Amino acid sequence: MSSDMNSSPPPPPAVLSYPPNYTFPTHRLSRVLRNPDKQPLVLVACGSFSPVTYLHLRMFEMAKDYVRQNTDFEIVGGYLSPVSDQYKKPGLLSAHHRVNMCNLAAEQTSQWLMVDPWEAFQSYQRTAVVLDHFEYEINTRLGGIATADGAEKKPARVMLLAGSDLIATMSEPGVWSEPDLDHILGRYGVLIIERAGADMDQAIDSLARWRHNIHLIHQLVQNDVSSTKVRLFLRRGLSVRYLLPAPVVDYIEEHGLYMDDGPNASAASGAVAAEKEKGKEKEASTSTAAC
Ligand SMILES: Nc1ncnc2c1ncn2[C@@H]1O[C@H](COP(=O)(O)OP(=O)(O)OP(=O)(O)O)[C@@H](O)[C@H]1O
Ligand SMILES: NC(=O)c1ccc[n+]([C@@H]2O[C@H](COP(=O)(O)O)[C@@H](O)[C@H]2O)c1
Repeated sequence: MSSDMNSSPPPPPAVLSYPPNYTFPTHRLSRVLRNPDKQPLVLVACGSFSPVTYLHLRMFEMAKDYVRQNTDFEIVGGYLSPVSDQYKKPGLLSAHHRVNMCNLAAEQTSQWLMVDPWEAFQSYQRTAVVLDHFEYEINTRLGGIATADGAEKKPARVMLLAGSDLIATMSEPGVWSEPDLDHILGRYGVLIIERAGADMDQAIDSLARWRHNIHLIHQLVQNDVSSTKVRLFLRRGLSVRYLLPAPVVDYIEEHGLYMDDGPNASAASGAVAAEKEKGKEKEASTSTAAC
């Protein structure tokens, strides 16, 4: 796609609302494609990140290997997009702290990851809308990604990066709307990272019509770190070092985070989420008791 450099980009679609003083982070976005035969790809991981763990970061590295070995895409950017406080999931710390921790993790342990605070600092935004926001910022506002000779700009493909547990919820009634699933999986696509306890084949069983846009990435090293377990360890005064990047552990200690159940632990944030959290805690609790 070529862009007219002299005209200003069209305004964002009305569905996109903006937090105050927001700027889209581009400091690590590759604006030039290394291989002109490839299609630029931007990875977006949506989630709570309460707190961000090494496994969240590892998802991007696994995706990078997969994309290089199996596709015609070239990754030009990777973004963590922490969910809004209005998601009200049990254990969800304030967006302020979650975004700070994600920033520490991205800036201090990676050369290419970025954190986009767009959804964190405003009302709850559905994942389909979050992906539209990336599409607008990268392909409409920035005009896409330039080829090395600067002759043209190619539109980047935006793709969701998610664990198989999140994808499994796409088959649960009432969690995702059909038009949103079609928008996310039909238009953008998803890279799914295998997660212990969430069978990948089962997770995509009912998503067969979008199979061409669904990429499955198997774990080669089993690791079932979750934010729930980390929160549980912290409440019990156990060490979380080497489960999270060191600057994030230091930040948690410095601010005394996750010492109690937190404001949303028993709030009416939705019985399903609360039940799920209880289940996860029970599971995590059993495994720590066994240690
Ligand atoms: N160990 C893991 N393996 C694969 N995917 C993971 C892993 N941990 C998190 N993810 C994925 O990262 C994304 C963001 O996850 P989220 O912030 O909800 O972390 P979580 O550990 O599942 O949190 P919680 O324990 O609070 O539910 C989701 O797509 C989730 O599937
Ligand atoms: N309908 C939707 O758009 C929808 C449904 C469920 C979860 N999600 C997203 O998936 C992520 C889930 O994160 P958790 O795994 O922490 O619950 C969040 O970013 C949330 O916004 C989106």
